[in-house]
This record gives sequence, structure tokens and C-alpha cells, in this order.
Amino acid sequence: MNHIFGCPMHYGVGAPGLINSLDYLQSFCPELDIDILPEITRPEENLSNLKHLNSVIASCSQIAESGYHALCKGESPLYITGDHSSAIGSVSAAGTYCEDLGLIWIDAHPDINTDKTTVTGNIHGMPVAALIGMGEQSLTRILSDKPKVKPSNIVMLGLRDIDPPEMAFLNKLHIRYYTWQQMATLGIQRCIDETLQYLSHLQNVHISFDIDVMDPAYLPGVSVPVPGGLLEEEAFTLMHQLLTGLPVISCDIVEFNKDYDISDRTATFARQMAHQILTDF
Ligand SMILES: NC(=[NH2+])NCCC[C@H](N)C(=O)O
Repeated sequence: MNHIFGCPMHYGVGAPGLINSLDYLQSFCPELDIDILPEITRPEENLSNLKHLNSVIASCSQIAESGYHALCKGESPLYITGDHSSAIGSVSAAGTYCEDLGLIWIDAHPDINTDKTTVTGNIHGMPVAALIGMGEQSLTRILSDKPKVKPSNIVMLGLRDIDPPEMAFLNKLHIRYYTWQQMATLGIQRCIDETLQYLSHLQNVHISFDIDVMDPAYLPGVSVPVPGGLLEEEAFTLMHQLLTGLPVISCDIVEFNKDYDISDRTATFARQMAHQILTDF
């Protein structure tokens, strides 16, 4: 059975449009039964270069606990959230629930900065680092102290905005990734086939889908748009094959920002993607 969690997080990037974007999606998709986990605000001591750290920890902990509970009941959680720091919660749930989790990160950004490498201080640029146990300890220790995923169990698809220290981490840790440019050169089908093969030994996989992987020329409703990106048909093909070809236990759809959307194009895409995930799960 599916369980849709709605997590209206914005502190991981600070984009005000994210505060109301989930409410907007909820009224736009009344057929989706979204279980809202409200964003939590905590006092910040400003001791860290990470923006809104205490609030992000509190919201991610709430997501992790709720998601873990759902997984233990045999449910398949879909998290529709604001900024991508929410994946620290959702993937911590999956990685605590099972031993050897696979993680597919579909995004324009690898989100593998740490407190030492971040330029922006935005925690939505750090979830992958936190999940493999790197960087600020309060983010690596959500739900349990152990790393939630091994670098060798990660595949990233669609990257096209990689900070230099992030590139160094990807190479040093031998994380498998396909940039958007490589996907165009190799062909999407080959990238899908290689991803399925690379993760085929795993019993549990989480897919984290950031809407900014899409081409903002068509789907502009995101906080950090990057030129280029996937077309809708490509994204649906990709997700359908990954969801039906691997034992996917949970998924995220993140970063919809209604303030930048035009004529509900991105909202419509988010809704269709949610339906595709719920069908294929
Ligand atoms: N999930 C996202 N949209 N991440 C964007 C991250 C951008 C930049 N690399 C940063 O660390 O701030």
C-alpha cells in the first residue's frame, strides 16, 4: 500500500515560494491523499555556516521517523516535499529500515556538499553527503548513527551543475553518475540499462527525483533552475523502467516551487509523476 507524505520544507534553501507550494499542490491534486508533516521551526544559534540547521534537523527527523514507521508497516512511502534536504529524512528512513540500500539520485545537482565545501550554506545542496556519513554530524545521525547508504550503491542521473568540490567527491568515492550531457550522448536507454544492471544485486532501492532535473524552458517551477535537462517523455520513460525494473521501496518528488511556475506546467508534471510512481510502485 502507498502512503503519500507531504513535507513543505523550505529552510534547506530559503526560497519563500516553497512555504506554500505543497498546499498549492494539494489543492491542485485533490485526488492524492497527502499526509502532511508540517515544517518545524527551531531557534537557530547561528554557530554554524549551515543555514537554518536546527530547523532542518527537526523536520528531517520527523520525516525519517514517520517514513520508518510506514516502511515497518509494509507501506511504500512517496514523499512530495519542498527543498531536497527532506531526502536526509526520507533516505534515512529507508537506510535504517534495510541493510544495503540502493539510491538513485535524479537531479541537476549531485547535492554532495558538506559544511566545509558549501558556498551557499544551503542544506538542500548536502543531502547525499549527509547520507553517506560526511559533513555536519547532526545531519549524518538522523534516526541512527550509521551511514544510510554506501557510495557504491548510488547512481546519479541528469547532473549538469556540479560544484568543483562535489566533482572531487564523486571521483574520489567512485560514485556512478551520468551527466545530462552524457545521457544525451549515450542515449537514455543505455543509461537506464546500465543503472538497472549496476544496482541489480540490491533488495531495496530509494529513488529521489528532483524536478530541477527537467528542462526549465518547459518546466520552470523550481528554485535552482539549470539550463538544459530532461524532457517530460524522457523522465516518464526513465522512471517507469527504474520503478518496474528494481525493488523500489520509497520515492521522493522534490523542489516544486509554485512562484516560478507558468500556467501550472510544473504542477501538472508533478501530479503526473506522482501518479506514475503510484502506478508503478
Ligand atoms: N537540490 C538542489 N536544488 N540543490 C542545489 C544545490 C546548489 C549548490 N550546489 C549548493 O550547494 O548550494
